[in-house]
Amino acid sequence: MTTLTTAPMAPLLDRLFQEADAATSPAIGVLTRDERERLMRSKTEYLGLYRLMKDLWLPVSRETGVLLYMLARSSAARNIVEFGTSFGISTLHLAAALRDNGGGRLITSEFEPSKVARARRHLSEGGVIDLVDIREGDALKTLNADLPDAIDLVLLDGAKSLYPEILGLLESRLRPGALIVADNADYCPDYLERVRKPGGGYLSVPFAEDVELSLRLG
Ligand SMILES: C[S@@+](CC[C@H](N)C(=O)[O-])C[C@H]1O[C@@H](n2cnc3c(N)ncnc32)[C@H](O)[C@@H]1O
Repeated sequence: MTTLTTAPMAPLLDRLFQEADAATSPAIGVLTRDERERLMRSKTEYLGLYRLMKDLWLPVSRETGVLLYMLARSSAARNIVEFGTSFGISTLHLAAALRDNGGGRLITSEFEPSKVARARRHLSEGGVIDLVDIREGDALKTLNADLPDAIDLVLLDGAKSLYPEILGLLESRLRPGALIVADNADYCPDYLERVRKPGGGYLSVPFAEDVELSLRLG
């Protein structure tokens, strides 16, 4: 029996993944594919891009969700930081793992107020809101203070171009052996260069289809 695979979490996640699949955003249709690709890589225009996508859920895949739960369980994580909450699908997986690890704290960050409100509702429905600190605002600011002394696991899933900067905010708090999961990191070559650099303090491999999995060395 796990929190992830039993009620209320399991039926809730089924419902939310279905809602995520059905969501549409006419606003994003105004962008050409090339323009969207360019904005995904921009370090300055991410606010406008994500505002256009505010009705899209953009969740991790079901497989990545389960992977997050497994990594958090197997590392006995108690302190987790997430960049990019959206409607809370990845947050629910991570919080379920914290519950099954005996408790802990998940700090997550989202700058779109309507998404924060929905995520809060979903976390309440899943019975894990007590484990989660949702920080509303730009993660460059909200993840710059009041962090745990030793972070066990990080999910990077906000604006891809900011992955190096967000890692920089968290790095001194990563415990040796901490795991960093970066979704769609291919959009950020400088992040991949940093975590893959020999002698750079990480072991890092591309994992599954769209994840870079890195281990903080001691
Ligand atoms: C790919 S979605 C996250 C999906 C979520 N992890 C899940 O699996 O359901 C990225 C989210 O990050 C938010 N975001 C992007 N850049 C951000 C920033 N600098 N600070 C806070 N939130 C940000 C966006 O508004 C968007 O909701």
